Amino acid sequence: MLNDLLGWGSLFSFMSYGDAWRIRRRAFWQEFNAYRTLNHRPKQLDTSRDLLRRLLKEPEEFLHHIKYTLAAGVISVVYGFDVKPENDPNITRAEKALEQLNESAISGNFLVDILPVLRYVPSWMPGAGFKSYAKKARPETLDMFNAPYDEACSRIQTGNIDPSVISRILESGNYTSDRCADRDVVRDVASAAYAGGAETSHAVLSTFIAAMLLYPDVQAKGQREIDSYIGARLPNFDDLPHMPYVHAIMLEVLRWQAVLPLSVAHRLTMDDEYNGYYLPKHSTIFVNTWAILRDEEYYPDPDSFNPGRFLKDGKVDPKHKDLIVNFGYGRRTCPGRFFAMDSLWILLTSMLAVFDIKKAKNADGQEIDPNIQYLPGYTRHIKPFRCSITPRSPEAEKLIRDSDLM
Ligand code: HEM
Repeated sequence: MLNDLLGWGSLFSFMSYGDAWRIRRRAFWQEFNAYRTLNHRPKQLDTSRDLLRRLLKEPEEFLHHIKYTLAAGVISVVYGFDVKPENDPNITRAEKALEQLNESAISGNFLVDILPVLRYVPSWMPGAGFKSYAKKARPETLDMFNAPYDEACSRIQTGNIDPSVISRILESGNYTSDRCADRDVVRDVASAAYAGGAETSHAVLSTFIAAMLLYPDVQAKGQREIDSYIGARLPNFDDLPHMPYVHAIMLEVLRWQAVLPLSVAHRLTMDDEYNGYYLPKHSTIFVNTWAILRDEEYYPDPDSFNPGRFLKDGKVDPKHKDLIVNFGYGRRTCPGRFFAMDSLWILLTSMLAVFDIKKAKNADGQEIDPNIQYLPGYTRHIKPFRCSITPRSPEAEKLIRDSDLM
């Protein structure tokens, strides 16, 4: 359903292992490996400052601003242009397409995933409702891939664009925009970065807000570390190695509510055996990341939010540094993980530095106890909830206001 009928087949995350996947993965990795990811930090820093200003202005819309700013940030890195401050069509259409992806990625939601032969039945037949769903959804998916790419290409022609992932790939000379097959590679790399990056990171950051709300002591400890190391300025990437507790907060957010609890399904390319179970070729395998990250042997009292579990002798325990299972397995491991960790770190550290996250109050001034729940779906998204986000001091407010002068 996902690949063939909804049009997600050109996203290399969903491609079978083979040449088409390899070419795209290699081109992607050239832009997002640990070293090249450093190039993206200035834009990630801009995104973090943009989010602070938005939260200052409309704190009650925090979920929207997190989502919008992250999407805008990825577009700027990948395609090289700035979106409109609100209601940008690139973001609106991507949100819609990603919502549909989340619905249809749950195995069993559509009968055609279980009985592929159904794709040949006429659309009027009972059970063929997936066809009208696909008819509507497919153009939206394809638009999400094509429209920002086409816009970036026409801006490249006029020079009205920043250097970006796609401009660098095109300049590398390995792919040229006038060769159709190459055009597809560059477009697919860009859309994989957008689909992978915007969707997952905002889910993690929303969970961060919920965790700070539920665990005020953790929030205060993180803020003390920031205050003592950074003092009266906004964080930047040079600070990253110097604040182990804040780093551990990020790792605990990733562990506590795994954003892809069943990772991304893999298909066996040959017969296999696991713990005495025979697994035939072509079986679909889901890895239970959720359970791995709640294994009491490694994470005692796994339901509680405890960043301290990642520290050893006052430093981040190297064995946990990138919490790799969150990012998948084997040769398909998430190639955007370095970018993702940088992005999450600068965003959550900046928020902690200047804002207090507290319980919201009702009309009578009484605090509302947070009711944190998650929506069903393949990616774990939080249900909208209320909280109060206020500057920690007049100085903090000034830092935020002045941040667009830098
Ligand atoms: C916290 C954020 C993120 C999490 C938890 C995450 C997690 C994952 C997981 C579990 C997979 C599947 C791996 C597998 O099949 O074993 C994956 C694949 C992928 N991710 Fe991420 N990801 C995140 C952020 C990002 C970002 C920011 C990007 C882009 C810049 C990205 C791009 C991709 C791509 C392109 C794939 C497909 C790889 C392939 O099939 O070869 N991800 N990610």
